[in-house]
Amino acid sequence: MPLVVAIDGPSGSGKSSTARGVASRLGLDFLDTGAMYRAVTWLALHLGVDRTDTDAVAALVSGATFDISVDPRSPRIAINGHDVTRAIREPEVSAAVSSVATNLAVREHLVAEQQRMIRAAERGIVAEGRDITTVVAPDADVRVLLVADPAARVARRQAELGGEVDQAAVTDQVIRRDRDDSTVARFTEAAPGVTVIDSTEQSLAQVIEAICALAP
Ligand SMILES: Nc1ncnc2c1ncn2[C@@H]1O[C@H](COP(=O)(O)OP(=O)(O)O)[C@@H](O)[C@H]1O
Ligand SMILES: Nc1ccn([C@H]2C[C@H](O)[C@@H](COP(=O)(O)OP(=O)(O)O)O2)c(=O)n1
Repeated sequence: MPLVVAIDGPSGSGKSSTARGVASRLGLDFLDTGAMYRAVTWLALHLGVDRTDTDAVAALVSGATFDISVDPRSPRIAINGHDVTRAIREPEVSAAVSSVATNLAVREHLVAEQQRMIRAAERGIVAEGRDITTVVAPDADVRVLLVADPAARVARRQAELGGEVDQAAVTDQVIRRDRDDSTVARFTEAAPGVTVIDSTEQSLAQVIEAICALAP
């Protein structure tokens, strides 16, 4: 059976960079499930669909087609033919994504899509998000909850976005979003059998090493 590595954690804990590193090192595919929630949010904004209208957003996602590159060296995502790899990182999408991620019909649809992609990964896969260790792939060979202190997570996101971004906006993106997201996915404490790794005082290379060491 191909190896499946599941990584969950709050915003800025290092999931995407760590998961990409682990996938590259072990020769596995890489799936950023947050990018899928972001892509649906982008589409709703693009089409002017009210994100709080749960039925309208659910209809949008059930008719959507994704085209996702699972190569950890060049992850890309397109929805309905639009390449949104860059656009989904814009602040408008970050600010709105929780309203889409807390839509239970959207979650059901995307979880099924993610499970299909994991099953199709012949060389194995590293999948990261908020509910991978618990809902999407609870039987994964390696299950990790990646955490870091809130101050470190805000500082990392701020550094990533560049000097001139507003501290309050970044704090909202990280802390408020985690609070909203944690109403639908349990990623603040580890489920039984999940290894907790705290990246606050560890370099990216150290965290990648620690996760690779858990692989059978
Ligand atoms: N262990 C680490 N130490 C320092 N910075 C890190 C570490 N892991 C990730 N980063 C940096 O923190 C930022 C957020 O990481 P990212 O992987 O996007 O987190 P997440 O996917 O959990 O939101 C990125 O700029 C990344 O390079
Ligand atoms: N499996 C997942 C992945 C992401 N989400 C939600 C949580 C976030 O608000 C958005 C975007 O996730 P993403 O991992 O890109 O967010 P970060 O900015 O890296 O924290 O989607 C989720 O509910 N379930």
